[in-house]
Amino acid sequence: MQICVAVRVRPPVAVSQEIFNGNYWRLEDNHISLCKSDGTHISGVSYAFDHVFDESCTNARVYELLTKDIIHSAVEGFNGTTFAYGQTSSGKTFTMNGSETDPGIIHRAVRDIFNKINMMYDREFLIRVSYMEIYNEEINDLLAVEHQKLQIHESLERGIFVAGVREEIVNNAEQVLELIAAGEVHRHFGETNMNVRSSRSHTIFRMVIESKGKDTNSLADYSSGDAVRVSVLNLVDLAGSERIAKTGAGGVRLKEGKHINKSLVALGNVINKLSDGPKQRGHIPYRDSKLTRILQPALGGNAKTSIICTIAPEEVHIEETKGTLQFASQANRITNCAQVNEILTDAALLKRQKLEIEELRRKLQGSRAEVLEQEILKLRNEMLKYEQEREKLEMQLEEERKSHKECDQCILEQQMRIGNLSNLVTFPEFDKNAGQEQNSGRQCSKGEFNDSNSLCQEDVFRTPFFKAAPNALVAKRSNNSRLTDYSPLPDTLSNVADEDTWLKVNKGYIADLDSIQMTPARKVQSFPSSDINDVFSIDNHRNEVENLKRQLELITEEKNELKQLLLNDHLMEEISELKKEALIIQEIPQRLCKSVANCKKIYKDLLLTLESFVPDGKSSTAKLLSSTSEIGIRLFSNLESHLFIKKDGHEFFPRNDSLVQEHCKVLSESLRGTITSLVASEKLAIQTKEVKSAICGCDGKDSTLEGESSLKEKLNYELYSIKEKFNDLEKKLDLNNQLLEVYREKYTSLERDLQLLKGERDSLLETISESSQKHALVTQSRKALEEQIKHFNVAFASRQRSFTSFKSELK
Ligand SMILES: Nc1ncnc2c1ncn2[C@@H]1O[C@H](COP(=O)(O)OP(=O)(O)OP(=O)(O)O)[C@@H](O)[C@H]1O
Repeated sequence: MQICVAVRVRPPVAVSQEIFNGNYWRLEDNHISLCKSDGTHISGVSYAFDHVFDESCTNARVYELLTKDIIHSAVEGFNGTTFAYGQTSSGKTFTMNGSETDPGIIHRAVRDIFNKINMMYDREFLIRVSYMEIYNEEINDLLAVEHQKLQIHESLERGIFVAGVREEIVNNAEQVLELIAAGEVHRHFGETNMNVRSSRSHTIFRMVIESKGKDTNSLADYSSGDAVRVSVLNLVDLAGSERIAKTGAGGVRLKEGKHINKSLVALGNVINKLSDGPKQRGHIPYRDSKLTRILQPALGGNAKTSIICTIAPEEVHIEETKGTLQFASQANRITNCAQVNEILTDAALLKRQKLEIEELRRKLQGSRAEVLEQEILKLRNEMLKYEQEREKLEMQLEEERKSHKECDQCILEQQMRIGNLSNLVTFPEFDKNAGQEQNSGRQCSKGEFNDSNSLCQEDVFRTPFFKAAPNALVAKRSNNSRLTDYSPLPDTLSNVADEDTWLKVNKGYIADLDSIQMTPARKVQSFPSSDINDVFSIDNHRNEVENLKRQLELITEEKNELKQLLLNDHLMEEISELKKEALIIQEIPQRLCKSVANCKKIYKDLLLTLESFVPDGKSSTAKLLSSTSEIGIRLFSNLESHLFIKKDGHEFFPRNDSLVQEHCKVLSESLRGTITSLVASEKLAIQTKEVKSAICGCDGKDSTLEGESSLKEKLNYELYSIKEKFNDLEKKLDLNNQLLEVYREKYTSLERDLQLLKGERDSLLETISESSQKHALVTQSRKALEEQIKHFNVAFASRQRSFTSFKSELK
């Protein structure tokens, strides 16, 4: 069918009344021709159109004759386009928009559409409107000013469309007219010499009309093939072509005028090409301008189109009117191929909306599919994050476990050292058990240990005053056995027969995390679970992860502190110093023993010498020697018993020094008694000698008496040297007592250090125990968390399945 073209002559405007010299254009029926001033026709300038409207014609009539059919067709599913074309100030806007007393085509079309729709009881409609302008070859949305410079796209389903333009769904004419009024505010107008309110842009008011039969209201009906009619109605008010000389445009107006003319030339070219007929058409330059691109369906395509060519009656505009009429004449020859647009796909908004409404209804009925889908997506993201966090946590745990093992190893070594030290300085305990140990031969029984490398070989420090506890290793092993306090031994190993072997293999400690490591943490198991709350407890998981992380950080800090503490060289230095002191102390009694042995030897030599001078064992001198010898032997025996030396000479056993002093007193008394008796016997001998000399009258130069005198001198000398030796021994005893005092002080100091070390060790053990407990808690939490993850995964999988089945149901 051909494009419907009408010519409308506007009344002469007031400005031009003065220059209006009568009618040059004669209108007869649907013909318009140019006449001379005398009324004669000018040949060649006569045109015939579908309608020719004179200046008295109203918009109502124009609409009725030119546009109404197109509007009605649009309601029935045909695309329709009506546009006004003409020079500036010829009445295009007046025709399209009208006035208050005579509404224009758009206004009438809108009302007519809704009237028509309201009369079509068998169909339901969905109408959406948009309003845009092409200003300086840019498309702007008049209903949404922020939408500027929109682009034209084309698709199979929607055809040619402006992307991003706002489309308002409307229910009545008033709503549409309000939107148009709002859009008019943003439209570009400008004053020129030709028109005080000249349109500076092409405006396109578009209505998309979708309809379907009212009985097809179910989803099943759509799928059975009932179509939705979708038609597009364009009501276009073009900007007017203008001669710059006439409009006097400059600056912005000049630029606008150029764009307007350029696009109108492109429109003319398209019309010109299309007027050649289908066979001669060739390439149609629709893409030369945005105007022709948007109007493409209306020009030679699937649309019913009508063109109103407005002309100005004034003589001065004859040339422009001629051009308009030529344009109209060409357009009049264009044939379109209009057909009802029936759409079976989801492209129809009405159909989409119907589906959406159905979906919403279903959602409202409780399926909440979209909500669930969003939740699933959200959960999936959360799960991903959680997985990453868990991986990080696992790495931290692995590091923590390593450091824990190192720390335990270190603690074990320190414990061994502390144990050795404790055994070294447990003097009082040993003193109580000394007799028992002596009775048992001071040897370790085979049952207690049989390791040749053990510490029980009593030669670790070689200190006579200290004896390493024979059950040192047993005690150590016992300590290791008690490691359960801070080192969680597996239950299965608590009954291990060969604990040494186990200790060697496991270095004294097996963390429970070893077993955790074997756990397939990421394996999703198909536990039957329908607790949907688990799915939504991701926040709890995160909180737990955070808690675990915090706990791990705390444990890591504690471990670091422990490591620093345990690896502190201070302890080692203390032990080293104690060893040195022990060695020094070790040398003192050795020297003492040597001195006593030397003294004893000298004493014996002396006695032998004296005895050689006294052959007669019954004499008083012999008795004196015997007594002195007895005293000396007892003295050395006491000293030796005080300084007990083992057979191998490596260990000393101190006795109570008060007892020694007592013995010394007794010996001193005994020695004094002997000396007193010797002195008394000497006096007696002198008196006897004096009595004899008085009786015999001798001068005392008897050879026998001389011999006794020299013997006495010798004895006196020997006695004096014994006294000297005795004094030396007493001095050495004092020295020994002083050394013992010094040693006692040192022992007290060592005991203090030991107590400190013990306290330190206890605190370390407590810390380790706490750390182990925390470790166990972390492990437990981690296991619980893994369980929750499993449940979560199961629930998630279940939800996914239900969602998949829901989607398939939807399809
Ligand atoms: N048929 C008509 N009856 C009465 N007045 C009219 C008619 N046509 C146009 N006019 C008046 O003529 C003047 C110019 O008309 P209009 O603005 O519609 O021209 P236009 O073609 O849209 O111009 P432009 O291209 O510059 O926008 C207006 O004042 C308008 O009211």
